Amino acid sequence: MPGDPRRAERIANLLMPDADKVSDVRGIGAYTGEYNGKPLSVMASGMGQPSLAIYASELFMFYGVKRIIRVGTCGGMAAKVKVGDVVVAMGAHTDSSVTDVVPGISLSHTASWRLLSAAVAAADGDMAVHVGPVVSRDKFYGNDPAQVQKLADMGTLGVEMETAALYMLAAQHGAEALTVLTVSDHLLDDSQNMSAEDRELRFQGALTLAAAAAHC
Ligand SMILES: O=P(O)(O)O[C@H]1O[C@H](CO)[C@@H](O)[C@H]1O
Ligand SMILES: O=c1cc[nH]c(=O)[nH]1
Repeated sequence: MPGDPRRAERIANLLMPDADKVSDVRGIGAYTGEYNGKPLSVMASGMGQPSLAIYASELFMFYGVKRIIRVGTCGGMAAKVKVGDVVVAMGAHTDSSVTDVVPGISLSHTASWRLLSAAVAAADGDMAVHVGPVVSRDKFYGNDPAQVQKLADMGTLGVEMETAALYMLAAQHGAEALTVLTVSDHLLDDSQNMSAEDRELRFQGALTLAAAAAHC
């Protein structure tokens, strides 16, 4: 489940050239087929936690989905994270109220250990893979630089816009979830930022890890 519908189409074509397109509502193509002899579906979430929450909730509640793996992009935050690296989100901080489902408690939004360990095990030595927390924001623009620095100082690897809601929903529905991200730009150093085309095309490393986790 990438954010971008065009990335979803590319992923489906790569993993399941014979997949059926089973929905195209709102331009979110959904592809269902088999990968390595087992059922797999690929569809986008759109951008942001409210959008992802609609699709993920319906997949868990009405379609019997047990696992969702997000294959997304993020902005790098930690200095050690470089553009083009892969980030596996062990947990997700958030500024969103979408995930406030237990009154009075700030929940920890965490990945499925089974999926996370299978993804990390699939990384080959040539791949720069970082495992740790990300932050899922409701706003793309207008990050406070002091807050960005504090989050980076606390080991936050990257910023994106969906994972906390995905992990919360998986917990709510007794399902499993994981996010694997390609670093498309860096908040503390914008000199290597990817072009819009590269954001759409450079996901092979993240996809390799996600595909290994899909049927672990
Ligand atoms: O590339 P995707 O998966 O869409 O992820 C990131 O890109 C979008 C913002 O440009 C947000 O959805 C953010 O989470
Ligand atoms: O949400 C996102 C995704 C990529 N890069 C960012 O800076 N933010």
